[in-house]
Amino acid sequence: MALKASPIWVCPRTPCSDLGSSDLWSRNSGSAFNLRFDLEKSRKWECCCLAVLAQRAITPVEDEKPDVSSVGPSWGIERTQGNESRGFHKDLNLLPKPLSANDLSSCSKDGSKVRVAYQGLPGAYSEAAALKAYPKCETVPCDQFEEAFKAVELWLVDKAVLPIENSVGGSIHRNYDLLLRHRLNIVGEVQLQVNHCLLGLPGVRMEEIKNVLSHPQALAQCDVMLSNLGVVRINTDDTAGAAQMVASTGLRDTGAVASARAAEIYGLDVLAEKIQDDDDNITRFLVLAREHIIPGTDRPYKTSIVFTLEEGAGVLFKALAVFALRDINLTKSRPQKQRPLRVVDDSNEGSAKYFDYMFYIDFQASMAEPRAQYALEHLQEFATFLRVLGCYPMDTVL
Ligand SMILES: O=C(O)C(=O)C[C@]1(C(=O)O)C=C[C@@H](O)C=C1
Repeated sequence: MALKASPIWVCPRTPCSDLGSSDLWSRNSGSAFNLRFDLEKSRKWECCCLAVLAQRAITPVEDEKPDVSSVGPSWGIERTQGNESRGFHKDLNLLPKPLSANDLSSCSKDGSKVRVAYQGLPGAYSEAAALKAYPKCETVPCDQFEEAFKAVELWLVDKAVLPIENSVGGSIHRNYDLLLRHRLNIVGEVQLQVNHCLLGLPGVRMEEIKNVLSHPQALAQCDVMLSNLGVVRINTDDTAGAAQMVASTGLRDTGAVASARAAEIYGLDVLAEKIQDDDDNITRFLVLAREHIIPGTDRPYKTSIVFTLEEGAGVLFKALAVFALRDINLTKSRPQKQRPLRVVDDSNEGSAKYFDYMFYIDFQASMAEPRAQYALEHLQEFATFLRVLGCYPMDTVL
């Protein structure tokens, strides 16, 4: 004998993956009810469909058509006579699919559903970094770094991947500033081997090149080669943008420093490869997201923080000692003179703060480790400002 569920209100919307019970939705095709719905499970899955309010779990095995005569305000469920269900009078598949918890945390392991913003055009190194982090992601080009931050904040994309430092050129100051101005979390890092090429229009010879366009970091990374060529350097927003400009202007005396992939995309010739001064030209990118990740200890983690100190002799020594005492390796530390800088503080509102020096530190430990927690507690005793920018798995594969 089947238990009767009454009243049962069901979500008016199309199949909700969170429910885990496609049976619940079988009525969409007009077939019989088969409600094997487990209220406990629905709580666990935290379904976003508010409408699922089954008062009892039922298992009508033999009787596949529970009594729906008392179904409440109907969202497409027709009141029926007796046990007869005539199904929906509307095709509920046409209704928009509700966002589920899965959609919000957005992703399968390979990143197939993730939208990732980066600064530049297709073929930029930042795009390659995004694809390294999420091989099947949808990459979303942005004009400037700040647009990539905003795209995440406005939920237009799930993540942003932005360069933060290069082994030759050093820190990318703009992104350090933006990290403070915005409230995104660092959830990952990507180390990318950057091999620059000199690109030109098809058929052009290297000797014909008089001007070279590229991102200032890329031009700086190829200083020796460009000095030897004696060319005029012209800054662009990104390397792929430089390649696109060469292609679209059609200037035979103008080249671009960019990737081999950019050459392919914009139909240019590679005039010279690996033109960077240092063979080991590595750029480190940060992956930013609205939510932070739960730190683990299953693999090497890094934590990035920023803090300020009172003026005074020995205070920086004291600050660094909180890590040294606990045998925590610093992978990067960077003082930056800032005055003034608008910082988003813990109240989550932008407020003007006037700091002399901001100290950025990356240390090799997870916030899940007591030694990291104690170190920060210790630092907090005398830091005038402290923010954890993120704790994330280290990228150990080049
Ligand atoms: O212009 C690009 O292709 C970028 O991705 C930017 C950028 C940078 O900002 O450092 C990234 C990697 C290279 O170091 C050169 C340029």
